[in-house]
Amino acid sequence: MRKKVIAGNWKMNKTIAEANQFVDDVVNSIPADDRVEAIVCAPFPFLVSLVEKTKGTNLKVSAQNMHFEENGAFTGEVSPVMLKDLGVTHVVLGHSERREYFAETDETVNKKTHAAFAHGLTPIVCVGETLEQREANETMSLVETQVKKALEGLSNEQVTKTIIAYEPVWAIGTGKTASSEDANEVCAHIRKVVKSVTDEATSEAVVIQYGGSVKPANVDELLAQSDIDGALVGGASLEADSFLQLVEAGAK
Ligand SMILES: O=C(CO)COP(=O)(O)O
Repeated sequence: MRKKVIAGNWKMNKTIAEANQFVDDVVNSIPADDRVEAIVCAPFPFLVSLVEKTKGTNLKVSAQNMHFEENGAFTGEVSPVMLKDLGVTHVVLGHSERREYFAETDETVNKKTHAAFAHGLTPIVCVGETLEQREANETMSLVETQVKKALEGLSNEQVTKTIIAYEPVWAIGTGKTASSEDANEVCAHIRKVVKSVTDEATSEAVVIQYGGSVKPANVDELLAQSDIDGALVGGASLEADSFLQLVEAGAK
């Protein structure tokens, strides 16, 4: 059985006081349970504080992006060395918002994925189609390209540790969720793509999340699907109660 990974992607939200309060509210309620892993993906300025607050607990802390270089003249960027040094465990890479607004490409996602492993960070690699691409029947070929490029050059062991998040762009922040069957179909396809570039054992082990308007009301149905191993959640991860309900759903 693959574990379920519930990651709350706060995006560009909260103040430090609100971020700290959120962690205080949830941290003692995250179960020590092999079936579920809980992560908050927080803005850079909160990471130091959240890592400190979550030490010795079951809540992990992720960044939402990073540069692929270790250091250098990249004004405004944050490196994998800095994240690792802070005690951050995960990093979201290739989120559709970064692809759309910040010129993230499959090539930079691949470089960042390698950089994450080089520095002991677990990448959460996001893939997914736009509405136009879905309507043009390009979903499967698009996610196939995104997954293959993101994983290019990784060892099977590294691929096993990678978390892949399938997030259809049209379902993000819109209240529209892919039906659980449609989401599962794409996640199953992603698993086949992983198998085609690695082997059966690797593809069976890799965690594939769904993201896009996941909330307590629809999470059970999504997580009941054969190939959906968790959720990357935006809006519904901002409130402590709702985040805890999602984590509890992962431990069912
Ligand atoms: O982009 C997402 C998570 O990374 C999904 O956001 P919403 O859950 O707000 O739709």
